[in-house]
Amino acid sequence: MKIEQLRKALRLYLVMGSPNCGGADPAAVLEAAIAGGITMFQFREKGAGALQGAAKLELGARLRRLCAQHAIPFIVNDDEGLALELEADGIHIGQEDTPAAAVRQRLKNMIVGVSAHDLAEARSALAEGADYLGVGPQYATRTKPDAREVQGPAAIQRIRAGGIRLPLVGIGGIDATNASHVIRAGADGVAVVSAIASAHSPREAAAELVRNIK
Ligand SMILES: Cc1ncc(COP(=O)(O)OP(=O)(O)O)c(N)n1
Ligand SMILES: Cc1nc(C(=O)O)sc1CCOP(=O)(O)O
Ligand SMILES: [Mg+2]
Repeated sequence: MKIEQLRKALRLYLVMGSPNCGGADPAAVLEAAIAGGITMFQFREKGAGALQGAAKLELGARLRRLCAQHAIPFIVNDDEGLALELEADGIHIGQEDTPAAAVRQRLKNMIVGVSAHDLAEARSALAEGADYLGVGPQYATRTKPDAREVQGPAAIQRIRAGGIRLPLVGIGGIDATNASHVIRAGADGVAVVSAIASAHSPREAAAELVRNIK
């Protein structure tokens, strides 16, 4: 995928697994979110009650098919083996995961997203071959108990001021009330979990986010 295409795909990035859906069918949540306007999806099956083994693979395959039907890039969180098995478009890795350079080397044709919390980590990710950055947490989040301390949109401004032009999304505590601040700080898009996956209407929640980041 070309860099300008990736910037557009990152505009409204849904990150989600079954523990984030409040008992609803994750495929129904994803389908509604696609109808509402999400532009990229990450399968992140993590946290209390997360599926394992064959059940995880089966859910991943259902979500992967849905994304393919709607031309939505499908990214897998953390797990290279799963990304290959599901023929994902890409993988997202963090600072505590397999080093980005090794993943880049092995998954030459996939999109590689890397979490960065500051300019130094953004520079390293760029040097290691990242295609995009996820910068967070922008705001307080209950979705990721091991998230770092809140960095705020200022972290994005510092990364842009440091000359990093890689496609970049903000993540963590983002919803329709604050998404525009993240974009104004220099992000190409926002990545959200609960603002869509836990919403009463994931379709309307996604559509409202789209309106707020225009
Ligand atoms: C788009 C995006 N940005 C950041 C993250 C966080 O990745 P990581 O720090 O590896 O934490 P986990 O998601 O693995 O718990 C992400 N997943 N997506
Ligand atoms: C998956 C993830 N990564 C983060 C980071 O800071 O890197 S915060 C986070 C959870 C985001 O969930 P919500 O949109 O519900 O706040
Ligand atoms: Mg990770």
